[in-house]
Amino acid sequence: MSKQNYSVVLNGVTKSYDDTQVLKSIDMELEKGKFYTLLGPSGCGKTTILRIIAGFTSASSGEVFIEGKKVNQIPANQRKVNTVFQDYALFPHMNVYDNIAFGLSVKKIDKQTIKQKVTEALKLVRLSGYEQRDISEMSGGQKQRVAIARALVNEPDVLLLDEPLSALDLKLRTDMQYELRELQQRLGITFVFVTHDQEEALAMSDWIYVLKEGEIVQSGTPVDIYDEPINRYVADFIGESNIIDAKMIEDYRVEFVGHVFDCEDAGIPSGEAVEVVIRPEDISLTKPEDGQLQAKVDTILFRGVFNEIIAYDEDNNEWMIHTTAKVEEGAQIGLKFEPHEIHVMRFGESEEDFDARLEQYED
Ligand SMILES: Nc1ncnc2c1ncn2[C@@H]1O[C@H](COP(=O)(O)OP(=O)(O)OP(=O)(O)O)[C@@H](O)[C@H]1O
Repeated sequence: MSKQNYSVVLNGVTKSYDDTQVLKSIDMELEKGKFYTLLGPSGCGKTTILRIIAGFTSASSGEVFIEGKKVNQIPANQRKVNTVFQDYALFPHMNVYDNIAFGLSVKKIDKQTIKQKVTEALKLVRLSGYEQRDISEMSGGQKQRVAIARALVNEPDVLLLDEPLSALDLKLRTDMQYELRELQQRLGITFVFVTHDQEEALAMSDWIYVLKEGEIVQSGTPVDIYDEPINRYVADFIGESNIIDAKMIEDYRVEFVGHVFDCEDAGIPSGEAVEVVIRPEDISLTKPEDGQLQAKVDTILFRGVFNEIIAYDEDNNEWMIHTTAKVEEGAQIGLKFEPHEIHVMRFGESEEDFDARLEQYED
């Protein structure tokens, strides 16, 4: 695809503050109308990437394209990009209408057009009728929606959202996840969403970039990243996992805890030390004698739809298991794994090599 067909392209973008490099050659190609998430722990550079796209700060090197046009030299107010901030950044002394109208009034757009656009934006975020309310009289979720309306009123090509849900309580956050996703699909504009919350990223995104210390570690659909994490960092960050040291025995066979297991074909030579990832929900419990591994239940946590069991195998490895089966603390159990649930990872593999290996494996 040529750059024209992308909403945002970053080409080898770096950023340094004094001697510290906070972004190391970031490449991204964001298609129009999709929901992208930048996911990673605090300080990994997510916000810096948003600020570079918005034009609030410039890249130290590399190119930034928006809607096919190079924008490195274009100021923030001339980019068709708007940002929704974590703290909403609303004007507390203005009512809802004036907050949303502010940007348009500055641009000296006529009052009638402003009214029409504000009305439309309020309708989009389901706040029609709230025009005259003071910001101080709005709840957290409502303020969030005002902030989104204020961004949408400018009809941006790209909406950047910097941890917009983190100030909300859990229930409201889940509701807003649905709302945002639905809004994005209805509007068909490109969303770039920043979060350190992996559940949020999995639930909302078409495509996720996992970042670590200023670099993209892995990118892919939520399912790809959940099912095929490239390394321990991604596996740990996305969902709960059991990660066990292992050794490739031959194609389709891997050894861990002193036993040999059938596994997916990983395209990794025999004898190589690897790690296997097994998700807690992919382990079946059996009687000890029927299991491929034996373990002893240590603790059980009731999690609503399932029980979370922590058990220790014969080598004292800890296993987390999500199950609806009933077991007792202290009980001996068997663990069973389907070959395709045993995901093999190589140490220190680059994303390119990982992709090539998977491609070969999928053929
Ligand atoms: N103006 C600045 N001057 C110096 N260092 C900065 C500046 N802005 C950001 N940094 C540093 O750049 C790194 C990346 O920051 P950034 O805010 O992009 O991370 P983040 O992933 O968004 O984290 P958070 O979720 O905590 O906001 C951090 O180490 C931060 O301290």
